[in-house]
Amino acid sequence: MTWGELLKQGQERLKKAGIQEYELDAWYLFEQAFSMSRARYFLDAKEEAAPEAPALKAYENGLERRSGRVPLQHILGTQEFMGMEFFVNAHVLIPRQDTETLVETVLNEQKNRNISVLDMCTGSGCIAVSLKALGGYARVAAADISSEALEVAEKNAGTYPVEFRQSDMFAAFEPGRDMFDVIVSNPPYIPSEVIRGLEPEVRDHEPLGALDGKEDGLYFYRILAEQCGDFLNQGGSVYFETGHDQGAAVKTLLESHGFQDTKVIKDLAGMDRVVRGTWPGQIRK
Ligand SMILES: C[S@@+](CC[C@H](N)C(=O)[O-])C[C@H]1O[C@@H](n2cnc3c(N)ncnc32)[C@H](O)[C@@H]1O
Repeated sequence: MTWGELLKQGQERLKKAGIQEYELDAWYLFEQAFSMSRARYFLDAKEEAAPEAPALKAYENGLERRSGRVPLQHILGTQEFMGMEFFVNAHVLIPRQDTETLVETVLNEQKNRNISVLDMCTGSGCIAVSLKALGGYARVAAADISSEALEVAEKNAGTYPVEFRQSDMFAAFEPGRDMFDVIVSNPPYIPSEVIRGLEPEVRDHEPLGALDGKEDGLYFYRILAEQCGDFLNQGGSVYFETGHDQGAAVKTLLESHGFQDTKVIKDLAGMDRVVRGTWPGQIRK
């Protein structure tokens, strides 16, 4: 069998299992198992394949798991986000391209590097680490309720100095002592009812605690809108990722808690994706 046939065989197997992106997914498994660059593949596709036994086993294992709807990223162990590679496992949400809109919005609006930023609900740390790496902000902190997620986030931070803290929302933060110029968050926002209808890769393999926004999906935005003001310096800003139809509701929530300059920002597909607001520092409602 040639290298080309070996790849094709994997693609056919994933196609049969109903994997939509079967060609690409099989390629990534093939590339990782055989350490095969695209350039080498194009040269060697018609050559007789002579894989090492462990590499062949890894390829077959990967195909087996992907056929069982294990997310590709859990098999490969990584996901690219903002041009960087992030470790992922079953304890963290796989970073989504949608979330790049949140990071890009903060980078575009917050040009002063001398600020402090908190990423609440950090998961893999993808938002906090990319803001530190690309924004160069003086202080970046990040919190999550899950100690397993924080382990992944710390690994992802590598040598970037991000302060991680385990906290149920702001429970481990003290108003007046833990103050920030910017608070960002991509909280769980899927209404509980909707979760059971999601693709098996998400429903069965991503952490429920990273998805479940309770009854109407807005549970965590209510906490954020109510409490962020206690941890923001005067004139500070919040940036939240939202579901595609939650922009107006989250904007209203922020306004009802005294935030100003609120705005819904759409993603490249024209969907609600980010809501921003500014904390005036006035007396809380
Ligand atoms: C939608 S994921 C976002 C992960 C990451 N920030 C991203 O954008 O890919 C939400 C995260 O919120 C965390 N979380 C859930 N409930 C929480 C709570 N009560 N306090 C803090 N973090 C919480 C989950 O553990 C999960 O990591």
